[in-house]
Amino acid sequence: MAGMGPPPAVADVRRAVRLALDDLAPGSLVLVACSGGADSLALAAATGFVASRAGLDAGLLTVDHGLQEGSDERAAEVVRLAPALGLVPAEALRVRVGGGGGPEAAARDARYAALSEAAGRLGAAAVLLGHTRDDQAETVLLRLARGSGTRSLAGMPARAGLYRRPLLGLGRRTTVAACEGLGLSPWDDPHNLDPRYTRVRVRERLLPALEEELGPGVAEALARTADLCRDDADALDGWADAAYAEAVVRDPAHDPDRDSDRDSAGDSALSDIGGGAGAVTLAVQGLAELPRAVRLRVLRRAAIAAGAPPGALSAAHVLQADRLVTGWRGQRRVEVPGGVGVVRRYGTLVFARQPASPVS
Ligand SMILES: Nc1ncnc2c1ncn2[C@@H]1O[C@H](COP(=O)(O)OP(=O)(O)OP(=O)(O)O)[C@@H](O)[C@H]1O
Repeated sequence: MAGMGPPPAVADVRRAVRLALDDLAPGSLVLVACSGGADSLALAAATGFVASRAGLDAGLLTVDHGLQEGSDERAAEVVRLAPALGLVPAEALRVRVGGGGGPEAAARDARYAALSEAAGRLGAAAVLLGHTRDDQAETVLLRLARGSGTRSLAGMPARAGLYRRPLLGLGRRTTVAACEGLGLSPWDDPHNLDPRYTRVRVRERLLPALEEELGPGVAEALARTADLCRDDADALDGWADAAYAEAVVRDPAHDPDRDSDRDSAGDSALSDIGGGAGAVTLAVQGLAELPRAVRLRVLRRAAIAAGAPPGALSAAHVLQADRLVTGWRGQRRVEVPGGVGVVRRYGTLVFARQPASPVS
């Protein structure tokens, strides 16, 4: 029986991993973040296989969140399995999960901090995560339901810094089958069935209901939406980068357009509204001509550059700042998070931390 290869699911996972690693120089170290679940276990096995043939070093990291009975023993089991998969070194990372932003977010923050620390310490060129197309679909559905822009609907990227997600094009069914095909028994996290978690309800109830009512292929379609949105978001962000660079006024005091707003306050007010450290000044004229999608991105960027925390800066804040461009009728300072204010003066928008002096 010539050409007897591995089971199709095993081959699919290996192919996906090979593609995700094909730019790494021989001798580079790749680490798999493995919880012991089907997705990351299939990923770990494929990575050990692919790496040895590609001249890469491959290791494994498993995080013990210390949140469930026996989590330390499970982490130790995953570590014990690693050498047989061709993964050396293998480490269990014990983390302390804080309380910020809900239990899921806190566990995730602690996990990524530990993974990044270990990757740095071991000199890894990449850390692989086992997110699949189904995880992507869940993410996109959640974000759609919350009301999101294209960047957010783009879901999880295949690469971000050190992190790579080789399995985004494969369904969970494939990772489960791959484990089966290799005789590996994945660990079933009881949290993955706990309906108190939003993500579990999306996975166990919402997506099956959508498939039931709309027909199969919803997860694939949502993942495709993410890919299309990513292209669009990349294009718009690129345009916004250029527009931002164009709009920034380096030295507001010498801007030739400074007197173009007849309704603005006298010259002396300029020093009161900043131009201090971190302040950002944009010329209004070019902004007004931009498509709204690009202009809102430019305004968002300016607010962040002036010190607004990205996580706290909502679309509503940016829209309010936009009214200073497109609906100008002498408004006062618009407040955005981080104590940053936006004022319109002399044909410019100034984003600054200092409070504006009252305009008479
Ligand atoms: N305990 C763990 N140890 C190591 N890696 C883990 C652990 N938990 C999750 N991961 C990694 O993260 C991937 C996604 O896991 P999961 O979907 O459970 O987490 P998540 O909270 O959705 O992650 P994310 O925050 O990245 O969306 C896994 O495939 C695995 O690569």
